[in-house]
Amino acid sequence: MTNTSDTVKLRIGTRGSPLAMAQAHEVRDKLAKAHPELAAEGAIAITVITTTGDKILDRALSEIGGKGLFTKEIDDALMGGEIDLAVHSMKDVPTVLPDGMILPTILPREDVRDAFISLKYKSFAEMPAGSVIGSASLRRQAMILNKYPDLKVVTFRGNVQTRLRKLEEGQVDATLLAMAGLNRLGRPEVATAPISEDDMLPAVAQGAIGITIRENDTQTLDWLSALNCPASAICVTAERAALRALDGSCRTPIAALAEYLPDGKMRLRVSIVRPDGSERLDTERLIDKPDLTSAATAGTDAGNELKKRGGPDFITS
Ligand SMILES: NCc1[nH]cc(CCC(=O)O)c1CC(=O)O
Repeated sequence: MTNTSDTVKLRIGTRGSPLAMAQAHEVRDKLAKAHPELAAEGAIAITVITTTGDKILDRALSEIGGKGLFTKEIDDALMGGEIDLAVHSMKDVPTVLPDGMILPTILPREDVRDAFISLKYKSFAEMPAGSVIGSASLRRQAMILNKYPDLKVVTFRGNVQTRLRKLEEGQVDATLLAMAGLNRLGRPEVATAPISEDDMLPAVAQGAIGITIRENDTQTLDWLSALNCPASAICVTAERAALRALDGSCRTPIAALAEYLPDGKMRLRVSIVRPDGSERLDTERLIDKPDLTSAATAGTDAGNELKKRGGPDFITS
């Protein structure tokens, strides 16, 4: 047996889901490739941490409530020194980080779109009135009801395998998952078709992976510097600033997407939808010279605009 305390130089914390593990392995491999001192067998350890979101599988996340359902226990392990960095789907990371924690790294972003998955239909447009779509995401539920008021949505959680089984059993006629997750799991064929972001605006930071560390950990910060994707970080910053301004409770469906245009400018789109789909508010910002500062300013501004237009009733309903 190897004496791990001698050989381990860096400890990565992650959730144990297949997607989370794939993301942690991606980070481990990139670090090993960038730094010879981390390339030796066993130099990077991966610690699996179970979060509240992993334990509660029978309810919609919005019903459990609270922020950081997929991050709290990992944050505690990081700040307690049990791990040195944590790999997260940025979609699950609250906009305000715990004291003493920083987010220095965003990996190159994957496909931002949602995937439509059905054994019977090719798209929402083909589905007859009354067809049932399973999703645990309030944003997806609200967006579907907003565009297709004749469809039905039911709460539906589970990993890819569980969802496919439920589709086969006919419990629902279709479900949705992030394309990014399917791609990272090596299962893009599970998607019947990606849904254009014009038809369904993605969740804030969908498809982005972020890495958190302790703010005083200069060694890990140094190792990570090679992994950050500045363009992805700027997009995620704009979207998260909008989310933070909206102060979204889990019950307010919010969607946002920042993307580079061919001319180098950035377009940020933000939407809020009533959970029953009855009303949707959209706004947009064009950022001439996108950087972390201009992205944050534009996101905050867009979020504040929607907050004002929606009023307290919209934001908490
Ligand atoms: N809350 C679960 C979650 N967090 C991140 C992803 C997908 C991967 C990503 O957006 O990076 C998923 C599953 C899904 O929405 O299908």
